[in-house]
Amino acid sequence: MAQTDARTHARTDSSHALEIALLRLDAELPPPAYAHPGDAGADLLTAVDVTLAPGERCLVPTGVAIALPEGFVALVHPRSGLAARHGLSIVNTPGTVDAGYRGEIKVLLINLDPADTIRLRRGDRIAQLVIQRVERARFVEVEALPESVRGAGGYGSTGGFSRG
Ligand SMILES: O=c1ccn([C@H]2C[C@H](O)[C@@H](COP(=O)(O)OP(=O)(O)OP(=O)(O)O)O2)c(=O)[nH]1
Ligand SMILES: [Mg+2]
Repeated sequence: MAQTDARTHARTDSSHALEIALLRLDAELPPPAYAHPGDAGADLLTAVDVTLAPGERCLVPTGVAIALPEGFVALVHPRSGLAARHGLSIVNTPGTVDAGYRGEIKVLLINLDPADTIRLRRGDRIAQLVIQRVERARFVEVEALPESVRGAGGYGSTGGFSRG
C-alpha cells in the first residue's frame, strides 16, 4: 500500500520505494533502472552516441527528466567499472540534481585515459543516479564557533601515505 510522509509529502510504494515522477523525453530509450535489488544507484543511459578523445569532456543528455519531492536530491555518480576499465569519469562528480529541476538530466562525462579514445553508443549505461534525503540549512552567523577535537586541522593534518 502506498504511504505518504507527512513532512515531505513523499510517497513510497509497498516495497518502500520512493515514487518519483519521470518524464521520458526519448520514447525509445528505457528509463533508469536498478541493476540488482539493493543497489543504491539507478543506471542512466546516454541518449546519443559520444566519442571522447583523451582528456575530452562532453555534456551528455540522458533522455529523462524527473520531479523529486522536496527534501530529496539526486546525485549523478560515475560507474566504477567504466572508470576502472576506460578512465571514464564525471567532471563535477557527483552532479547535483535539485528537487526543483525539471529539465533533462545530463552527465558531464570526461575521458581521463591518457591514450585511448572512448566510444559510447546511444543506450549505453554511463552513470548512476543516487536519490538521497537532504537537509536544508538556515545559516546562523556567530562571533565564534564551538570548539572541537579537530579544530581547524585539515588538508592532511593527520598525515598522508606512510612509505617504508
Ligand atoms: O550532473 C548534473 C548536474 C546538474 N544537473 C542539472 C540539475 C541541477 O538542478 C541543475 C543545476 O546544477 P548545479 O546547481 O550543480 O549547477 P550550477 O552551475 O550551480 O547551475 P545553476 O546556476 O542553474 O544552479 O543542473 C544535471 O542535469 N546533471
Ligand atoms: Mg546551482
